[in-house]
Amino acid sequence: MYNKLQYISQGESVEEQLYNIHQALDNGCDWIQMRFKHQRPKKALALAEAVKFLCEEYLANFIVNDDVHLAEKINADGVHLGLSDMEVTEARTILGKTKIIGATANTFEHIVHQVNNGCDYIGLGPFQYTKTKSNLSPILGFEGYRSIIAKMKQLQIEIPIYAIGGITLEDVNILIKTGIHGIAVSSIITKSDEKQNLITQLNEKLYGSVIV
Ligand SMILES: Cc1ncc(COP(=O)(O)OP(=O)(O)O)c(N)n1
Ligand SMILES: Cc1ncsc1CCOP(=O)(O)O
Ligand SMILES: [Mg+2]
Repeated sequence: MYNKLQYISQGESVEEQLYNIHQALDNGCDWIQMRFKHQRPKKALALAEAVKFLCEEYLANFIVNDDVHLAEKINADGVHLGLSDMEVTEARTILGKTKIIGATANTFEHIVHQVNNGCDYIGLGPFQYTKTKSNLSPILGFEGYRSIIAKMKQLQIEIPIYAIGGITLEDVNILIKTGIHGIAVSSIITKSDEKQNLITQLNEKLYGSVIV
């Protein structure tokens, strides 16, 4: 089963991205999504190669945001694809069965679509407002997760759900109670001055007292 905490990278330059990713790994994150949007292919490749090397050293999962061909080129563990990115079916043809393909959903109907296309997990959000992404879909709040996950249970749709969007440490206990599998976060980790403490607390809340 997938780890419950995914760090989505931030940074304006290759150096800043690498620093943030290294910090996340060093302080206990074992799943990195490299999100470095609107970059020249050479820069994205240079960063992806460096992140791949780091993630191997830390035994962490490494997925690439949006760019299936880049993920294939550097043999990453997978990709995350949104509703306006390549379809999961096409990505699966390119990457094969063994790679992780995560897919975005904002509604129950999106989940059905992405699951039918063969994704491995769903990034369901946004939970609440965040500055990290522009053109946000409608905010779900706790009630949005509760009602969508209840519908999934009714129809016996089983797939790990990751909450995303503006999540803080204080939100995690209630989010977990809605039935999500894990969370994908960017700002709280990137901006924290006490990353080790924060990531330990996030993991404790996500896994209960036993961290595997
Ligand atoms: C885990 C996870 N869930 C959702 C997203 C959002 O993907 P997308 O809608 O394609 O937006 P961008 O991140 O590409 O701006 C995600 N990245 N990760
Ligand atoms: C990529 C993405 N998709 C929906 S919200 C979001 C950003 C999550 O980042 P943060 O944890 O900083 O709100
Ligand atoms: Mg995307």
